[in-house]
Amino acid sequence: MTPEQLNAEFGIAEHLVFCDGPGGLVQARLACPWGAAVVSTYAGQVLSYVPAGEAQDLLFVSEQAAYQDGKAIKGGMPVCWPWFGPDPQGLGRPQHGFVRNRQWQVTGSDRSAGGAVRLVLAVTDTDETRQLWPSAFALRIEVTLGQALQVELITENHSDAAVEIGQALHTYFKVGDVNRARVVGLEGVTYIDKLDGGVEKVQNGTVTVSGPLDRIYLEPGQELVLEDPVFERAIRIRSNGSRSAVVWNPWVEQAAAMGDFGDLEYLQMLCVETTNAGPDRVSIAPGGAYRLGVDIRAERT
Ligand SMILES: O=P(O)(O)OC[C@H]1O[C@H](O)[C@H](O)[C@@H](O)[C@@H]1O
Repeated sequence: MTPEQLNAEFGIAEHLVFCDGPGGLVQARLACPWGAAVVSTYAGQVLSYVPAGEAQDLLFVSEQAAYQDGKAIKGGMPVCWPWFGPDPQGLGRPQHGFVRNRQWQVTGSDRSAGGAVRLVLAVTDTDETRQLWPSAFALRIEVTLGQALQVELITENHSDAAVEIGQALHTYFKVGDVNRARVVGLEGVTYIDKLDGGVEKVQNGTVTVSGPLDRIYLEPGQELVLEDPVFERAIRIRSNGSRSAVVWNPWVEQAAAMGDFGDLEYLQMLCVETTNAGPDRVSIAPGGAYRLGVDIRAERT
């Protein structure tokens, strides 16, 4: 649908407006008294969240990001689904599943009496998705902009067998200087170190970044805090439906190797992801549904 058609059907004056974004991909711009957000209808991906009074976006998007059908947009909050990371069956299917690089449909919008604005996007199975993954499904993302940004990813299993999925709200947070940022809430938590052959280690103290990092934390607390002394803020990340969290920074070499990421941009971002990753997988009964969610807010420090 064109932005004009979407505005006629789902737009909310001054609060939800659809427009053409980079690469001609349609974006939704949400605004409420507590902040503003941008959501790409392509990939069902939040690209920006700026709470009122914050000078800096909470989300990082690469200057080199591709906005092109079939490609993933590097930054914001990509949706990894129905698997996280490499193809779990080794069949050569794309990393992080197949919904972060396709168009989603707008299926709903509303504004609550309290003033929060909500946008709903969805993907359902087609002949093409069934080639990649045989199950019938409806996947929905609900983005609610209010006093915080709340994102929920809802999987409905429409097939007549149970399905097992992995997934992530793969959030790229923007930081003033990753060398000075730290993640609080993972102290003493066991993690799988993907950069050290997948061995399990225990987090000693808060998470700081001084080199490449790619870790799946198992059974983390519900709330993590990303402290950023440069931007003088703390980002509170509250997840639900998740029993793992991924922390990732590509650092120098991986940054240089990625075509859609600037060589020095690793200094300005840190991924703290709300996941069902590694051994944290979710089984959904026939006709059942599962919700994975995250709530993000910033505090001045
Ligand atoms: O480059 P992408 O396919 O978007 O993946 C980016 C990163 O996503 C996650 O954080 C994984 O744990 C990393 O292993 C991966 O490098």
